[in-house]
Amino acid sequence: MHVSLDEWRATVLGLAALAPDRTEEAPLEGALGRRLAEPLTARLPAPDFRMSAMDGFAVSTRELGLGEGDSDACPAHLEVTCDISAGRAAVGNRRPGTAARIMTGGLMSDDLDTVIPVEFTDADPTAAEAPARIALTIPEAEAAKALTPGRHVRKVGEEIPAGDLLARKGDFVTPQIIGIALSVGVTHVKLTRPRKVAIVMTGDELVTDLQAGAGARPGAVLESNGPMLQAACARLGAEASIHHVGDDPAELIALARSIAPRHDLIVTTGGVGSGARDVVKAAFGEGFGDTPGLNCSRFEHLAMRPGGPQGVGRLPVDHAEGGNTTPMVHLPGTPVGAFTAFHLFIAPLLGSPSRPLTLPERNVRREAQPLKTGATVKPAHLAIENGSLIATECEGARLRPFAEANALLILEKDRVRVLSLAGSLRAR
Ligand SMILES: Nc1nc2c(c(=O)[nH]1)N[C@H]1C(S)=C(S)[C@@H](COP(=O)(O)OP(=O)(O)OC[C@H]3O[C@@H](n4cnc5c(N)ncnc54)[C@H](O)[C@@H]3O)O[C@H]1N2
Ligand code: MOO
Repeated sequence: MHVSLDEWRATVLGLAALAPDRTEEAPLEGALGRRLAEPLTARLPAPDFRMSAMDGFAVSTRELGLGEGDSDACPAHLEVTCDISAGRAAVGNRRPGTAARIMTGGLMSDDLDTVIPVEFTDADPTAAEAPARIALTIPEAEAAKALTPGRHVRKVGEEIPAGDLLARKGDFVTPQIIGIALSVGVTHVKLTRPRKVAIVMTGDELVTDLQAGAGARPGAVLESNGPMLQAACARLGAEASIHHVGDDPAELIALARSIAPRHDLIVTTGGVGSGARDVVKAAFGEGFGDTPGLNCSRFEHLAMRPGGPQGVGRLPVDHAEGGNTTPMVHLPGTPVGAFTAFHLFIAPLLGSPSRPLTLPERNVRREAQPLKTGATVKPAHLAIENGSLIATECEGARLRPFAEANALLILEKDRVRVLSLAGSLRAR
Protein backbone atom coordinates (compact mmCIF):
# COMPACT_ATOMS: atom_id res chain seq x y z
CA MET A 1 0.00 0.00 0.00
CA HIS A 2 1.47 3.35 -1.00
CA VAL A 3 1.62 6.12 1.59
CA SER A 4 -0.84 8.97 1.05
CA LEU A 5 0.23 12.57 0.52
CA ASP A 6 -1.26 13.66 3.86
CA GLU A 7 0.33 10.81 5.81
CA TRP A 8 3.67 11.72 4.26
CA ARG A 9 3.22 15.40 5.06
CA ALA A 10 2.71 14.47 8.71
CA THR A 11 5.66 12.04 8.61
CA VAL A 12 8.00 14.68 7.21
CA LEU A 13 6.82 17.31 9.71
CA GLY A 14 7.51 14.86 12.53
CA LEU A 15 10.70 13.13 11.39
CA ALA A 16 12.38 16.14 9.85
CA ALA A 17 11.28 18.64 12.52
CA LEU A 18 13.82 21.46 12.61
CA ALA A 19 15.73 22.50 15.72
CA PRO A 20 14.05 25.31 17.69
CA ASP A 21 14.28 28.70 15.99
CA ARG A 22 17.06 31.03 17.02
CA THR A 23 16.08 34.66 17.27
CA GLU A 24 17.60 38.09 16.96
CA GLU A 25 16.50 41.69 17.46
CA ALA A 26 16.63 43.60 14.17
CA PRO A 27 15.40 46.85 12.62
CA LEU A 28 12.08 46.61 10.80
CA GLU A 29 13.61 48.25 7.78
CA GLY A 30 15.22 45.39 5.92
CA ALA A 31 13.08 42.74 7.66
CA LEU A 32 10.90 42.13 4.62
CA GLY A 33 10.15 38.42 4.18
CA ARG A 34 11.57 37.43 7.55
CA ARG A 35 9.54 35.78 10.29
CA LEU A 36 8.44 37.32 13.57
CA ALA A 37 9.73 35.48 16.62
CA GLU A 38 7.14 37.11 18.86
CA PRO A 39 3.78 38.85 18.45
CA LEU A 40 3.99 42.40 17.16
CA THR A 41 1.98 44.90 19.21
CA ALA A 42 1.44 48.64 18.90
CA ARG A 43 3.72 50.69 21.19
CA LEU A 44 1.75 53.90 20.56
CA PRO A 45 -1.87 54.43 19.53
CA ALA A 46 -2.60 55.62 15.98
CA PRO A 47 -3.19 58.42 15.71
CA ASP A 48 -1.39 59.37 18.91
CA PHE A 49 -2.99 62.82 19.11
CA ARG A 50 -6.40 64.16 18.08
CA MET A 51 -6.07 65.41 14.51
CA SER A 52 -8.12 66.86 11.71
CA ALA A 53 -9.16 64.44 8.95
CA MET A 54 -9.82 67.30 6.49
CA ASP A 55 -8.41 70.56 5.22
CA GLY A 56 -10.92 73.08 6.58
CA PHE A 57 -11.91 75.08 9.65
CA ALA A 58 -12.00 73.75 13.20
CA VAL A 59 -14.58 75.07 15.66
CA SER A 60 -15.99 74.38 19.11
CA THR A 61 -19.68 73.47 18.80
CA ARG A 62 -20.07 74.23 22.51
CA GLU A 63 -18.77 77.77 22.09
CA LEU A 64 -21.13 78.22 19.12
CA GLY A 65 -24.02 77.03 21.29
CA LEU A 66 -24.81 74.13 18.96
CA GLY A 67 -26.37 70.97 20.39
CA GLU A 68 -26.48 67.58 18.70
CA GLY A 69 -28.11 67.92 15.25
CA ASP A 70 -28.77 71.61 15.84
CA SER A 71 -28.26 72.60 12.24
CA ASP A 72 -30.73 75.49 12.26
CA ALA A 73 -28.58 77.35 14.78
CA CYS A 74 -25.58 77.07 12.45
CA PRO A 75 -24.03 80.50 11.86
CA ALA A 76 -23.83 81.81 8.28
CA HIS A 77 -20.36 83.31 8.85
CA LEU A 78 -17.42 82.62 11.11
CA GLU A 79 -14.43 84.69 12.07
CA VAL A 80 -11.07 82.95 11.67
CA THR A 81 -8.45 83.85 14.30
CA CYS A 82 -5.93 81.03 14.17
CA ASP A 83 -4.08 78.90 11.56
CA ILE A 84 -2.99 75.29 12.26
CA SER A 85 -0.81 73.26 9.88
CA ALA A 86 0.24 69.65 10.34
CA GLY A 87 3.38 69.44 12.41
CA ARG A 88 3.64 73.17 13.11
CA ALA A 89 2.77 75.41 16.03
CA ALA A 90 -0.58 77.19 15.66
CA VAL A 91 -0.33 80.75 14.36
CA GLY A 92 -2.52 83.16 16.36
CA ASN A 93 -4.56 82.70 19.55
CA ARG A 94 -8.03 81.57 18.67
CA ARG A 95 -10.75 83.72 20.26
CA PRO A 96 -13.78 81.82 21.69
CA GLY A 97 -16.60 81.46 19.17
CA THR A 98 -14.29 81.79 16.18
CA ALA A 99 -12.73 79.18 13.87
CA ALA A 100 -9.16 78.02 13.27
CA ARG A 101 -8.06 77.20 9.76
CA ILE A 102 -6.64 73.68 9.95
CA MET A 103 -4.92 71.27 7.55
CA THR A 104 -5.38 67.52 7.37
CA GLY A 105 -3.26 65.98 10.13
CA GLY A 106 -3.21 69.24 12.11
CA LEU A 107 -3.31 68.93 15.90
CA MET A 108 -6.75 69.65 17.38
CA SER A 109 -6.41 71.35 20.75
CA ASP A 110 -8.86 70.18 23.45
CA ASP A 111 -11.21 73.13 22.92
CA LEU A 112 -11.86 72.23 19.25
CA ASP A 113 -14.27 69.42 18.41
CA THR A 114 -15.39 69.68 14.76
CA VAL A 115 -13.87 70.37 11.36
CA ILE A 116 -15.84 72.00 8.54
CA PRO A 117 -14.25 70.95 5.20
CA VAL A 118 -12.96 73.87 3.14
CA GLU A 119 -15.38 72.83 0.36
CA PHE A 120 -18.27 73.84 2.63
CA THR A 121 -16.99 77.44 2.87
CA ASP A 122 -16.24 80.29 0.49
CA ALA A 123 -12.51 80.19 1.39
CA ASP A 124 -9.81 79.77 -1.25
CA PRO A 125 -8.36 76.36 -0.36
CA THR A 126 -4.88 77.23 -1.60
CA ALA A 127 -4.51 80.72 -0.09
CA ALA A 128 -1.20 81.15 1.74
CA GLU A 129 -2.84 83.09 4.58
CA ALA A 130 -5.96 82.09 6.48
CA PRO A 131 -8.94 84.34 5.64
CA ALA A 132 -10.19 86.64 8.41
CA ARG A 133 -13.77 85.55 7.85
CA ILE A 134 -15.58 82.74 6.01
CA ALA A 135 -19.13 82.18 4.82
CA LEU A 136 -20.49 78.66 5.40
CA THR A 137 -21.93 76.94 2.30
CA ILE A 138 -22.83 73.59 3.87
CA PRO A 139 -24.99 71.57 1.42
CA GLU A 140 -28.51 70.63 2.57
CA ALA A 141 -27.68 66.94 2.73
CA GLU A 142 -24.72 67.56 5.06
CA ALA A 143 -26.39 70.16 7.26
CA ALA A 144 -27.49 67.81 10.05
CA LYS A 145 -24.05 66.21 10.43
CA ALA A 146 -21.65 69.02 9.56
CA LEU A 147 -21.52 70.66 12.98
CA THR A 148 -21.85 67.71 15.29
CA PRO A 149 -19.01 67.16 17.78
CA GLY A 150 -16.29 64.84 16.46
CA ARG A 151 -17.13 65.40 12.78
CA HIS A 152 -13.95 64.95 10.65
CA VAL A 153 -11.82 64.57 13.77
CA ARG A 154 -9.60 61.50 14.17
CA LYS A 155 -9.59 60.37 17.78
CA VAL A 156 -6.53 59.03 19.63
CA GLY A 157 -6.19 55.31 18.91
CA GLU A 158 -9.22 55.12 16.62
CA GLU A 159 -7.17 53.26 14.00
CA ILE A 160 -4.94 51.27 16.31
CA PRO A 161 -5.23 51.32 20.11
CA ALA A 162 -1.95 51.07 22.01
CA GLY A 163 -1.13 47.43 22.70
CA ASP A 164 -3.17 46.18 19.71
CA LEU A 165 -1.95 42.87 18.23
CA LEU A 166 -0.72 43.67 14.70
CA ALA A 167 0.88 40.37 13.65
CA ARG A 168 1.38 36.97 15.20
CA LYS A 169 4.48 35.01 16.06
CA GLY A 170 5.59 33.15 12.93
CA ASP A 171 4.05 35.67 10.50
CA PHE A 172 6.20 36.86 7.63
CA VAL A 173 7.04 40.57 7.61
CA THR A 174 5.21 42.21 4.70
CA PRO A 175 5.54 45.76 3.34
CA GLN A 176 2.27 46.69 5.07
CA ILE A 177 3.43 45.30 8.42
CA ILE A 178 6.53 47.50 8.13
CA GLY A 179 4.31 50.54 7.50
CA ILE A 180 1.82 49.79 10.27
CA ALA A 181 4.49 49.00 12.86
CA LEU A 182 6.56 52.12 12.14
CA SER A 183 3.40 54.25 12.44
CA VAL A 184 2.91 53.03 16.02
CA GLY A 185 6.48 53.51 17.16
CA VAL A 186 7.84 50.00 16.62
CA THR A 187 11.24 50.26 14.93
CA HIS A 188 12.83 46.96 16.00
CA VAL A 189 11.36 43.48 16.14
CA LYS A 190 12.42 40.05 17.26
CA LEU A 191 12.97 37.85 14.20
CA THR A 192 13.81 34.24 13.75
CA ARG A 193 17.23 33.70 12.22
CA PRO A 194 16.91 32.59 8.59
CA ARG A 195 16.94 28.81 8.32
CA LYS A 196 20.00 27.42 6.58
CA VAL A 197 19.13 24.80 3.99
CA ALA A 198 21.62 22.77 1.97
CA ILE A 199 20.33 21.64 -1.40
CA VAL A 200 22.27 18.68 -2.73
CA MET A 201 21.74 17.68 -6.34
CA THR A 202 22.77 14.20 -7.27
CA GLY A 203 23.46 12.74 -10.66
CA ASP A 204 26.52 12.19 -12.89
CA GLU A 205 24.54 13.55 -15.84
CA LEU A 206 24.06 17.06 -14.41
CA VAL A 207 26.01 19.98 -15.81
CA THR A 208 25.76 23.65 -14.93
CA ASP A 209 27.64 24.82 -17.96
CA LEU A 210 25.57 25.46 -21.08
CA GLN A 211 28.45 24.57 -23.43
CA ALA A 212 28.98 21.26 -21.72
CA GLY A 213 25.25 20.61 -21.68
CA ALA A 214 24.65 21.34 -25.32
CA GLY A 215 25.85 18.00 -26.57
CA ALA A 216 29.46 18.18 -25.41
CA ARG A 217 28.86 15.05 -23.34
CA PRO A 218 26.30 12.41 -24.34
CA GLY A 219 23.31 12.36 -22.01
CA ALA A 220 24.29 15.52 -20.11
CA VAL A 221 21.35 17.33 -18.49
CA LEU A 222 21.31 21.01 -17.55
CA GLU A 223 21.00 21.37 -13.78
CA SER A 224 18.01 23.47 -12.74
CA ASN A 225 16.72 22.10 -9.43
CA GLY A 226 19.33 23.82 -7.28
CA PRO A 227 18.66 27.46 -8.12
CA MET A 228 14.91 26.74 -8.38
CA LEU A 229 14.70 25.31 -4.87
CA GLN A 230 17.10 27.95 -3.54
CA ALA A 231 14.66 30.59 -4.80
CA ALA A 232 11.72 28.72 -3.27
CA CYS A 233 13.59 28.73 0.06
CA ALA A 234 14.26 32.47 -0.25
CA ARG A 235 10.51 33.07 -0.64
CA LEU A 236 10.11 31.49 2.79
CA GLY A 237 12.90 33.51 4.38
CA ALA A 238 15.39 30.62 4.33
CA GLU A 239 18.94 30.78 2.97
CA ALA A 240 19.97 27.89 0.79
CA SER A 241 23.38 26.74 -0.40
CA ILE A 242 23.75 24.52 -3.46
CA HIS A 243 25.93 21.41 -3.67
CA HIS A 244 26.54 18.77 -6.35
CA VAL A 245 27.58 15.17 -6.11
CA GLY A 246 27.75 12.41 -8.68
CA ASP A 247 26.33 8.94 -8.32
CA ASP A 248 28.81 7.72 -5.70
CA PRO A 249 27.18 7.00 -2.29
CA ALA A 250 30.47 7.42 -0.39
CA GLU A 251 30.94 10.85 -1.94
CA LEU A 252 27.37 11.80 -0.98
CA ILE A 253 27.78 10.61 2.61
CA ALA A 254 31.05 12.54 2.95
CA LEU A 255 29.48 15.69 1.55
CA ALA A 256 26.38 15.41 3.76
CA ARG A 257 28.50 14.89 6.88
CA SER A 258 30.67 17.88 6.06
CA ILE A 259 27.79 20.31 5.50
CA ALA A 260 25.35 19.00 8.12
CA PRO A 261 26.78 20.88 11.15
CA ARG A 262 26.21 24.22 9.39
CA HIS A 263 22.66 23.57 8.21
CA ASP A 264 19.17 23.23 9.69
CA LEU A 265 18.02 20.98 6.87
CA ILE A 266 19.52 19.01 4.01
CA VAL A 267 17.40 18.57 0.89
CA THR A 268 18.56 16.12 -1.74
CA THR A 269 17.13 15.78 -5.24
CA GLY A 270 17.37 12.71 -7.44
CA GLY A 271 18.58 9.24 -6.69
CA VAL A 272 15.43 7.98 -4.98
CA GLY A 273 13.92 5.94 -7.82
CA SER A 274 13.90 2.21 -8.27
CA GLY A 275 16.98 1.94 -10.44
CA ALA A 276 20.39 0.41 -9.98
CA ARG A 277 22.14 3.72 -9.37
CA ASP A 278 19.91 5.47 -6.91
CA VAL A 279 22.63 7.14 -4.92
CA VAL A 280 20.50 8.79 -2.21
CA LYS A 281 18.73 5.56 -1.38
CA ALA A 282 22.05 3.73 -1.36
CA ALA A 283 23.73 6.28 0.92
CA PHE A 284 20.99 6.91 3.47
CA GLY A 285 18.91 3.76 3.11
CA GLU A 286 19.93 0.17 3.44
CA GLY A 287 22.75 0.40 0.94
CA PHE A 288 23.28 -1.30 -2.34
CA GLY A 289 25.04 -4.55 -3.13
CA ASP A 290 28.13 -4.75 -0.96
CA THR A 291 28.01 -1.08 0.02
CA PRO A 292 26.16 -0.62 3.32
CA GLY A 293 24.02 2.49 3.68
CA LEU A 294 23.69 4.62 6.81
CA ASN A 295 20.10 3.42 7.19
CA CYS A 296 19.09 6.78 8.64
CA SER A 297 16.33 7.65 6.15
CA ARG A 298 13.07 6.06 5.21
CA PHE A 299 12.05 5.81 1.54
CA GLU A 300 8.52 5.38 0.21
CA HIS A 301 6.67 5.56 -3.04
CA LEU A 302 3.70 7.83 -2.36
CA ALA A 303 0.23 7.41 -3.82
CA MET A 304 0.82 10.64 -5.68
CA ARG A 305 1.91 11.78 -9.12
CA PRO A 306 4.26 13.47 -9.83
CA GLY A 307 6.71 13.18 -6.97
CA GLY A 308 5.99 9.54 -6.14
CA PRO A 309 9.38 8.51 -4.75
CA GLN A 310 10.25 10.36 -1.53
CA GLY A 311 12.45 9.98 1.49
CA VAL A 312 12.99 11.53 4.90
CA GLY A 313 15.39 10.96 7.76
CA ARG A 314 18.00 12.39 10.09
CA LEU A 315 21.74 12.28 9.54
CA PRO A 316 23.77 11.55 12.69
CA VAL A 317 26.17 14.45 13.20
CA ASP A 318 27.39 16.62 16.07
CA HIS A 319 26.14 20.21 15.98
CA ALA A 320 28.05 23.06 17.52
CA GLU A 321 24.86 24.36 19.23
CA GLY A 322 23.82 20.93 20.47
CA GLY A 323 21.71 18.29 18.80
CA ASN A 324 23.15 15.25 17.14
CA THR A 325 21.19 14.87 13.93
CA THR A 326 20.39 17.01 10.90
CA PRO A 327 17.01 16.48 9.25
CA MET A 328 17.06 15.41 5.62
CA VAL A 329 14.28 15.36 3.03
CA HIS A 330 14.90 13.45 -0.19
CA LEU A 331 13.03 14.72 -3.23
CA PRO A 332 12.82 13.09 -6.65
CA GLY A 333 15.15 14.44 -9.31
CA THR A 334 12.63 15.38 -11.95
CA PRO A 335 12.26 19.16 -11.72
CA VAL A 336 8.46 18.90 -11.53
CA GLY A 337 8.64 16.22 -8.82
CA ALA A 338 11.17 18.25 -6.84
CA PHE A 339 9.16 21.47 -7.19
CA THR A 340 5.81 20.03 -6.13
CA ALA A 341 7.30 18.00 -3.29
CA PHE A 342 9.14 21.09 -2.03
CA HIS A 343 5.82 22.94 -1.67
CA LEU A 344 3.94 19.99 -0.24
CA PHE A 345 6.50 18.74 2.27
CA ILE A 346 9.34 21.20 2.84
CA ALA A 347 7.48 24.54 2.80
CA PRO A 348 5.51 23.56 5.97
CA LEU A 349 8.80 22.72 7.72
CA LEU A 350 10.02 26.22 6.88
CA GLY A 351 6.83 27.78 8.27
CA SER A 352 4.89 28.51 5.08
CA PRO A 353 1.45 29.87 6.03
CA SER A 354 -0.18 28.15 3.03
CA ARG A 355 -2.42 25.20 3.80
CA PRO A 356 -4.17 22.96 1.29
CA LEU A 357 -7.75 24.23 1.17
CA THR A 358 -10.71 22.31 -0.17
CA LEU A 359 -12.36 23.95 -3.18
CA PRO A 360 -15.88 23.13 -4.40
CA GLU A 361 -15.73 21.22 -7.70
CA ARG A 362 -17.61 24.08 -9.43
CA ASN A 363 -14.68 26.42 -8.66
CA VAL A 364 -12.18 24.20 -10.47
CA ARG A 365 -11.49 24.00 -14.22
CA ARG A 366 -9.44 20.95 -15.02
CA GLU A 367 -8.72 18.19 -17.47
CA ALA A 368 -6.63 16.04 -15.13
CA GLN A 369 -8.16 13.15 -13.23
CA PRO A 370 -7.13 11.86 -9.81
CA LEU A 371 -5.35 8.52 -9.46
CA LYS A 372 -7.70 5.67 -8.56
CA THR A 373 -6.15 5.56 -5.12
CA GLY A 374 -4.07 8.63 -4.57
CA ALA A 375 -3.49 12.21 -5.59
CA THR A 376 -2.66 13.83 -8.88
CA VAL A 377 -0.92 17.16 -8.37
CA LYS A 378 -1.21 19.78 -11.12
CA PRO A 379 -0.13 23.39 -11.56
CA ALA A 380 -3.02 25.84 -11.48
CA HIS A 381 -3.77 29.51 -11.70
CA LEU A 382 -5.94 30.94 -8.94
CA ALA A 383 -7.95 34.04 -9.76
CA ILE A 384 -11.14 35.78 -8.73
CA GLU A 385 -13.72 35.48 -11.50
CA ASN A 386 -17.17 37.01 -11.06
CA GLY A 387 -16.60 37.19 -7.34
CA SER A 388 -15.52 33.56 -6.89
CA LEU A 389 -12.10 32.04 -6.36
CA ILE A 390 -11.50 29.85 -9.42
CA ALA A 391 -8.59 27.46 -9.92
CA THR A 392 -7.73 26.73 -13.54
CA GLU A 393 -5.35 23.91 -14.35
CA CYS A 394 -2.39 25.12 -16.42
CA GLU A 395 -1.98 23.16 -19.64
CA GLY A 396 1.23 21.54 -20.77
CA ALA A 397 3.67 18.82 -19.85
CA ARG A 398 6.11 18.53 -16.95
CA LEU A 399 7.53 21.78 -15.52
CA ARG A 400 6.44 24.00 -18.44
CA PRO A 401 2.88 24.78 -17.22
CA PHE A 402 4.22 25.84 -13.82
CA ALA A 403 5.48 29.02 -15.51
CA GLU A 404 2.03 30.57 -15.15
CA ALA A 405 0.98 28.74 -11.99
CA ASN A 406 0.43 30.36 -8.62
CA ALA A 407 -1.01 27.27 -6.95
CA LEU A 408 -1.02 23.49 -6.88
CA LEU A 409 -4.22 21.53 -7.44
CA ILE A 410 -4.39 18.35 -5.39
CA LEU A 411 -6.90 16.06 -7.10
CA GLU A 412 -8.27 13.07 -5.25
CA LYS A 413 -11.28 10.84 -5.88
CA ASP A 414 -13.62 12.64 -3.52
CA ARG A 415 -12.15 16.14 -3.16
CA VAL A 416 -10.11 18.87 -4.79
CA ARG A 417 -7.70 20.96 -2.76
CA VAL A 418 -5.59 23.92 -3.66
CA LEU A 419 -2.26 25.04 -2.19
CA SER A 420 -1.11 28.59 -2.87
CA LEU A 421 2.47 28.88 -4.10
CA ALA A 422 2.58 32.55 -3.18
CA GLY A 423 2.51 31.38 0.40
CA SER A 424 -0.35 33.48 1.65
CA LEU A 425 -3.62 31.59 1.15
CA ARG A 426 -4.90 30.70 4.59
CA ALA A 427 -8.23 29.34 5.72
CA ARG A 428 -10.17 31.71 7.98
N1 LIG B 1 11.10 1.42 -12.58
C1 LIG B 1 10.72 2.60 -12.10
N2 LIG B 1 11.30 3.71 -12.56
C2 LIG B 1 10.95 4.90 -12.08
C3 LIG B 1 9.91 5.01 -11.13
C4 LIG B 1 9.32 3.82 -10.66
O1 LIG B 1 8.41 3.83 -9.82
N3 LIG B 1 9.77 2.65 -11.17
N4 LIG B 1 9.52 6.25 -10.71
C5 LIG B 1 9.73 7.33 -11.62
C6 LIG B 1 9.47 8.60 -10.97
S1 LIG B 1 7.87 8.96 -10.69
C7 LIG B 1 10.45 9.49 -10.67
S2 LIG B 1 10.07 11.02 -10.02
C8 LIG B 1 11.85 9.21 -10.89
C9 LIG B 1 12.62 9.44 -9.63
O2 LIG B 1 13.92 9.38 -9.98
P1 LIG B 1 15.06 9.99 -9.10
O3 LIG B 1 14.54 10.79 -7.98
O4 LIG B 1 15.96 8.89 -8.76
O5 LIG B 1 15.70 11.06 -10.06
P2 LIG B 1 16.86 10.86 -11.10
O6 LIG B 1 16.77 9.53 -11.72
O7 LIG B 1 18.12 11.26 -10.46
O8 LIG B 1 16.44 11.96 -12.14
C10 LIG B 1 15.22 11.91 -12.84
C11 LIG B 1 15.27 12.91 -13.99
O9 LIG B 1 15.41 14.22 -13.51
C12 LIG B 1 16.60 14.84 -13.99
N5 LIG B 1 17.23 15.62 -12.94
C13 LIG B 1 17.70 15.10 -11.79
N6 LIG B 1 18.23 16.09 -11.05
C14 LIG B 1 18.10 17.22 -11.76
C15 LIG B 1 18.49 18.56 -11.53
N7 LIG B 1 19.12 18.88 -10.39
N8 LIG B 1 18.19 19.50 -12.46
C16 LIG B 1 17.57 19.13 -13.60
N9 LIG B 1 17.17 17.86 -13.88
C17 LIG B 1 17.44 16.93 -12.98
C18 LIG B 1 17.48 13.67 -14.36
O10 LIG B 1 18.46 14.01 -15.27
C19 LIG B 1 16.48 12.69 -14.89
O11 LIG B 1 16.14 13.02 -16.20
O12 LIG B 1 12.06 7.86 -11.23
C20 LIG B 1 11.15 7.35 -12.23
N10 LIG B 1 11.55 6.05 -12.57
O1 MOO C 1 7.07 11.20 -9.23
MO1 MOO C 1 7.85 11.42 -10.71
O2 MOO C 1 8.30 11.75 -12.34
O3 MOO C 1 6.14 11.48 -11.42
O4 MOO C 1 8.10 13.17 -10.27
